[in-house]
Amino acid sequence: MTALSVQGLNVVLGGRLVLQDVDLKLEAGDFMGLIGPNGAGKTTLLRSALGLVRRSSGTIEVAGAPISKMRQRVGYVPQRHEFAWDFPINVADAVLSGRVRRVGWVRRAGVADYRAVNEAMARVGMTALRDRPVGQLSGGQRQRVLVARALALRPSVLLLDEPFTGLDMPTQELLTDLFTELSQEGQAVLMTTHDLAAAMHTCGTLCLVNRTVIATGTPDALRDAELWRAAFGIRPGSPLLAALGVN
Ligand SMILES: Nc1ncnc2c1ncn2[C@@H]1O[C@H](COP(=O)(O)OP(=O)(O)OP(=O)(O)O)[C@@H](O)[C@H]1O
Repeated sequence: MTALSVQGLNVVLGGRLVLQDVDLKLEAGDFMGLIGPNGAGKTTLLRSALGLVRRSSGTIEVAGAPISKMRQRVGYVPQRHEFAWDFPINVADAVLSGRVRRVGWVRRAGVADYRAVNEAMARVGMTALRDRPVGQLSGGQRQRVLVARALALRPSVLLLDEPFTGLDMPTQELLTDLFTELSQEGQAVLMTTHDLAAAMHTCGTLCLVNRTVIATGTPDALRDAELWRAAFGIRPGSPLLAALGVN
């Protein structure tokens, strides 16, 4: 099943064309890395898939229906600094806050909501810390809370915005394993990252973007240096290309 379909997306921000004719498709179980330089439009693309960005043109569908009707089916893990960690709530309540788009601000959370929250916390290994104020968590624990918060929605597609930034190797490995497992269970995962080597290693597909999609394919299919130069504007013979094993 197609979890996310973006077609002919154009986005103008501050008078500039930030995304141009973007096409992207994620099937259930895909783990796609969204790769591109700073300012390429990766976050804008994720926010568009959340229905938060005004489109100049193009369509976005989640599980076969327009995004306007499917916002509650998109799980979003923002960059860690975007969450208000000084807000006086504990882990369980932070995860529950991810259900707001389903629960609404008016209705009280019910049994299904608490079940989803408990499952999501267990999934990321945070059950034992459920009563801990979020302000007291380490960076890795915070990242796991954000993932649980997105999973609590039981999303059709999980969007991850640079989830590894500032995390140590064991935590990166733990999260990579979690994202891989989720995709193997059928969860569609779209992740932006600047860790190109890790993306080459772990993602089933990569999408190279720089305002528009330069190329999409398996890491093996993207070993043409020209594609990476087009995406990143780097010089021929750059050590980055060698490090990535592209030629
Ligand atoms: N609200 C806004 N108003 C005007 N311009 C914006 C706005 N948000 C983003 N932009 C611009 O859109 C472009 C794409 O930004 P975006 O954050 O999507 O890039 P990115 O690929 O996620 O970058 P990074 O890797 O640095 O996070 C940038 O040039 C940015 O300055």
